[in-house]
Amino acid sequence: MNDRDAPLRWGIVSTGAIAATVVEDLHRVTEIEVLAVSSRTQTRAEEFAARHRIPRAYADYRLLLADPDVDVVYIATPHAAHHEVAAAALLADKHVLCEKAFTVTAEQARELVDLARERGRFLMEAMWTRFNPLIRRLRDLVSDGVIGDVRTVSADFGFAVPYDPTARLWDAAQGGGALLDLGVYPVSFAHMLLGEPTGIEVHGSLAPNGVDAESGLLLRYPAGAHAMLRSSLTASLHARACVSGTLGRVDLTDPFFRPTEMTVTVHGAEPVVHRLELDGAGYTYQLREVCLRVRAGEVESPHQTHAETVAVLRTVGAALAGLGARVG
Ligand SMILES: NC(=O)C1=CN([C@@H]2O[C@H](COP(=O)(O)OP(=O)(O)OC[C@H]3O[C@@H](n4cnc5c(N)ncnc54)[C@H](OP(=O)(O)O)[C@@H]3O)[C@@H](O)[C@H]2O)C=CC1
Ligand SMILES: O=C1CO[C@H](CO)[C@@H](O)[C@@H]1O
Repeated sequence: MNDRDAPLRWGIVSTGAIAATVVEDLHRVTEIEVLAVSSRTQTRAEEFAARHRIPRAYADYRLLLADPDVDVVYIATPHAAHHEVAAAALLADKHVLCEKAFTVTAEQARELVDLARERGRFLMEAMWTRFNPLIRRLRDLVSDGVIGDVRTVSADFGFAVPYDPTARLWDAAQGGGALLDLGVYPVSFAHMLLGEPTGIEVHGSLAPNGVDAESGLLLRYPAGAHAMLRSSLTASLHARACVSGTLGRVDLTDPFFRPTEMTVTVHGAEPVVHRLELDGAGYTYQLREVCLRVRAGEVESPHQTHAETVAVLRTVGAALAGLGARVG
């Protein structure tokens, strides 16, 4: 086996909920060896390592970054810690996959992108939806003109979480609020199909600590095209999405950010249903993409570009400003 065929060695920063799910998908990908995990305590790192078959456990992410055998770092801390950890990882010459919301502000995202390009390291927001095979097919059929010109996109994601200002989803210090955690999926979906909006209207409410609790967004595009997006931590919403064009429409079942069924209805024809049997929990597609791009020496993925990550956070930031929400 030459170096190009050797598995890429990954380190995971965090022992939280999503890290525990994604680690099992990491184990499913043959190009990956899960080498290390870090926590803020040695005990949690060792427990996670033992539970998920990881040979090295560190009590601080800086120790993981100092491990010369780690090639790629997966960052799964709360959003507010993403910028610090990702910057340190890039400075340690690691490739980085960083959870959504990539950072708390567009400015922070821009800084990371500049750093990755300067260091010649791969960097990507873990917007796993983009790599789901049904979403790839949706993009292809839209660009092939199957549903004509896209005029409107709708997408929602929300569930009721009891208010607790110390919990990750509500805590301002951890980047809490509905838009950064949940709304980032509908916003990214609209950007994927229509690009960055020319204007935004927003209506919603704030939690007692000032983070956004719920909102409806109307993204405006040239010639009347638009997206209607909702996110909520106070009410349960269907997580469905619909893309409507002049010749037909595409419906994605709940949850649209990890679809397993997509219906394409072209005017005058019978609806066509596309189904997907998920590989693992659905994260493997993005993990393979990271390996592919790292091996090719690329700094970004064409399916989730740096520019799009920054633009999505600009839209989220404009919506938060429109709501008067507290950020961080
Ligand atoms: N792609 C997806 O489907 C999902 C993505 N996410 C994203 O993943 C991230 C984490 O979410 P989730 O796993 O639910 O959160 P959790 O609170 O469950 O886990 C976060 C972990 O990060 C570590 N941590 C906490 N605070 C800090 C800090 N200040 N600095 C460094 N590490 C810290 C902790 O691990 P330790 O105590 O060991 O240090 C903690 O367990 C969020 O950005 C979220 O948006 C979340 C769910 C699903
Ligand atoms: O990204 C996410 C996907 O879904 C989860 C809930 O089902 C969210 O909490 C999360 O942040």
